[in-house]
Amino acid sequence: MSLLTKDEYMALAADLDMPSGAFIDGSFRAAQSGATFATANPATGGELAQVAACGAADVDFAVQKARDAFDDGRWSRLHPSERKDILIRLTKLLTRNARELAVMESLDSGKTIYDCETVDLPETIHCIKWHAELIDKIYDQVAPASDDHIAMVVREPIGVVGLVLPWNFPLLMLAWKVAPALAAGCCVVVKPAEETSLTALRFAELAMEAGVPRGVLNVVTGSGPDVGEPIGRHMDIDMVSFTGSTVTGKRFLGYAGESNAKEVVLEMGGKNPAIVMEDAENLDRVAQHVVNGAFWNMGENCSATSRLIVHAAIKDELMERIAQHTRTWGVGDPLDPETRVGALVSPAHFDKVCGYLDKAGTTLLGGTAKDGFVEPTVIALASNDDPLARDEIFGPVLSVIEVSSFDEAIAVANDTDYGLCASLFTANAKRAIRGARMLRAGTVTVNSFGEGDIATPFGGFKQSGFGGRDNSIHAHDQYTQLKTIWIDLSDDEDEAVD
Ligand SMILES: NC(=O)C1=CN([C@@H]2O[C@H](COP(=O)(O)OP(=O)(O)OC[C@H]3O[C@@H](n4cnc5c(N)ncnc54)[C@H](O)[C@@H]3O)[C@@H](O)[C@H]2O)C=CC1
Ligand code: BAL
Repeated sequence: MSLLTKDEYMALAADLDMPSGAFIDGSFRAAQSGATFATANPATGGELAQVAACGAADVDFAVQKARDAFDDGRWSRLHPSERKDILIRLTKLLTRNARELAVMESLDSGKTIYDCETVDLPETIHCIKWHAELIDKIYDQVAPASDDHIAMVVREPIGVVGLVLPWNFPLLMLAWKVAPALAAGCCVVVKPAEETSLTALRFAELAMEAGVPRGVLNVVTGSGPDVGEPIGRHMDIDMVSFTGSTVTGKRFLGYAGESNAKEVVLEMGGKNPAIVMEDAENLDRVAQHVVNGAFWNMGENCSATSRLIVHAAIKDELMERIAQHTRTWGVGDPLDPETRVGALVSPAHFDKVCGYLDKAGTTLLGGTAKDGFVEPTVIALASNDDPLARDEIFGPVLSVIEVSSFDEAIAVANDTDYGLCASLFTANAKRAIRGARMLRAGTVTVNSFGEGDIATPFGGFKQSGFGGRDNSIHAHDQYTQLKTIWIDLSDDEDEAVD
């Protein structure tokens, strides 16, 4: 789809119909308390809509509706190909409404319309399609057993699941979780981040239009303590899948332990290194990958390259090229299709990022921050112990650490509490493979930046992840549980049972 002009996007934005109530049991509803909160455009501060400020009573109601839907089998017991057809219909409705959703996403999150149109919407749709296509192609297993028995190992949907979402990719993270959950036959209670509730609500409405039965996909809006915690502690939710900060992710382990020992899958923060060795080829291309990794989505990305670990022998040349490419990343109005760096998601998050800029040592590039916008910034660090090298900043800030050997580079890269992603740039094949094995991260890219794609599992080592993976066929493991069915086939009914 070709992009529109800024004026055309602004006209679309002015005409958007914003959803407001929570979406429970197939319709929009006010919070039971009647409370609402404002969701604002981070680029202007202007209010976009009032959203239902739900609480524990609304979570209870949504869980009860999801449980009813799960138990009567209106979704879980549909023929797999029927579930597939409904989700494929959803992808068609999403495609038809992609432009409206892209504009809504950009307005609510500060993300650039360029990214919303070229990445978030296409990947959201592709993710739903990929998991839908899988539904009627997964087989169960028969285990080795004696001739007198058959031992079946089947996967069953885990039941009612809570999906607690972040604000950095509101629709795409919804898709990463809701697509395999619905594909598996689960019923879901989604809690979008309070900064970015709008597209999840519109998504739920389109899912209903596509034929997802009422009660199967519920969206409960509100704050972490008011909605996230009741989901985490709910006695009738079987599993929670969360993406967000490590601090909040760990809380879900506590909630589960103090309630019904529900299963918990956590996709948390990262402090992702890019190692560039002295033998890396095509430093201009390396620089493009590093700049893209660091500044794409304003650095509000769990897999963002936030530490550049560079060999001293090529540092000056690489930094020159990084500077050239960074200058092409224009900061500005997210609805201008030329903009590559939009607004940070909220004033609170802007203040957090600025706090790190204030503490920064030697700023090599950028450093300007104003009214919610932060210029792509590169900072030289003397040591990997600096808070800028240890904390997840989640802004367009790249720290640079110089090293003088391969082993030192790997040691610095692994010297972090996180372990989500890492990249390694080298022309030496043995080093590439050895390095990929030595790096303690869930995804290692060699001579590129990225997260793999929908077909590869995504999740972290150490404090970046817990309990499972998003994406790929492995995502289904989160939303299903194994059952053994052991059947006696012996025909001698008189034989003693021992
Ligand atoms: N891994 C990732 O993709 C993300 C990482 N972050 C990191 O987290 C930092 C803080 O951002 P936040 O929005 O505050 O992240 P957060 O982790 O607190 O929020 C993520 C989700 O958890 C919910 N939540 C918050 N507090 C909760 C609680 N006490 N109980 C249950 N649910 C709760 C939120 O409402 C939201 O839906 C960012 O600066 C960034 O470093 C934030 C968003 C995404
Ligand atoms: N990059 C997608 C996953 C995340 O940021 O949470």
